Amino acid sequence: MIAKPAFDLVFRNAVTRSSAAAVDIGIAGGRIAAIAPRLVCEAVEVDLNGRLALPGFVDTHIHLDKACLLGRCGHDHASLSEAIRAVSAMKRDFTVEDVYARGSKVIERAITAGTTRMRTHVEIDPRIGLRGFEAVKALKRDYAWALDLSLCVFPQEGLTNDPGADELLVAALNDGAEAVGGCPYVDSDPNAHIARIFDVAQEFDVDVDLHLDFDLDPSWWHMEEVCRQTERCNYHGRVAIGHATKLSALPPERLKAASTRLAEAGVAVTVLPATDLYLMGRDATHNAPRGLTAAHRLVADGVLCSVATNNVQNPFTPFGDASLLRMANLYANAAHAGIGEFDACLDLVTDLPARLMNLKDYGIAVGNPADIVVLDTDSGTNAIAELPDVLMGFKRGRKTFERQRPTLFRP
Ligand SMILES: O=c1cc[nH]c(=O)[nH]1
Repeated sequence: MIAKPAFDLVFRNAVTRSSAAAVDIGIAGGRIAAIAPRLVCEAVEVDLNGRLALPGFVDTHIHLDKACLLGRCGHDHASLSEAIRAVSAMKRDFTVEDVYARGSKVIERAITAGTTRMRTHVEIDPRIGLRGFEAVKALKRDYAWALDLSLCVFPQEGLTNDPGADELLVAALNDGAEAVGGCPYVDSDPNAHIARIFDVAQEFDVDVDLHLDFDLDPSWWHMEEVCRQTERCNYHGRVAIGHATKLSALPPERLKAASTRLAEAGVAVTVLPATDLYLMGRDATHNAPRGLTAAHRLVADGVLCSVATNNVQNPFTPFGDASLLRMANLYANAAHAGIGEFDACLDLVTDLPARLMNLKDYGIAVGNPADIVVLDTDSGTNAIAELPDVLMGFKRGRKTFERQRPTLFRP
């Protein structure tokens, strides 16, 4: 007698993005153990009935430490510098408990919206000290059952111009931060800021993820310096720049040259639609530029890109529900993506951000952790078009949430 394979759980009739027809997915020990058209096995069964299974959304750029601040500051900030100033004033009063409470609210929204991996940027400077970092470290520990949280520390208010920021950054990296970021455009010496971030990254062997080129004037930028430092440090594939809205202001031939440069240096771009659309082009009285870099077109030119959440309900962005599916839909809409490009827009919140974060075990494939979320639709294209409900999620084979389909009460 041939023994039936034993799984802890089997998903029946799952549509995945790589299978032409529905498949069964067998889970054992928290990992994907088998994928086949029909698994004959003994296991708890979840029948997806032809619904789309994804390995979860990957958010490469969110700010948990300064989320959900609107009740505290009203909202009359109309520029990037006003937003930075407003948070700067508030963060002196942030406590570990306060950052934890606001961050957990956003993480729980993200989990139930299908996010399974996330990189949060955390401000480190003499005003907040390491309190924000302590809080997100606790969030990482307490939500590990549902989401892998990675911490990228950065000096939001400058490095060379902010005495004490460097030492605190190094302290956070000594205490487990997994990536280092920066914000050269606020520094009195942007190139020194960039060089120091790369030196620190090399010293701690961590990836770099910068806030960069966040305006619509393409007559100057820091992108070339970042590419140069990436090459100097041999950091191809380990560097990302967030916003890069200047790219949206380039005519096609200059954009092509910029994408060739980014691709050859191995520098990735993260587009943050909610904030980019909200903060850019505000001084225009009509025909306002949207300031949104067309990530899916850069991908077609060989640049690794992601679309991410950035800020949630704070002076940088007064909206937000931490749903990356909604963000990809917003992106597709604002970037004039055609229906034939919707799948590429879904890539921007799934496979591509996983590559940007150098995650080696992401995807619905045998051997990977059983991170699976189920969407109430049947294809990647329809996921972007319909904004379906995310019905349930699993982390390492354990169910983390479930959403009931709405019931209509007909008369
Ligand atoms: O959009 C932005 C820019 C800088 N810092 C942020 O937190 N958000």
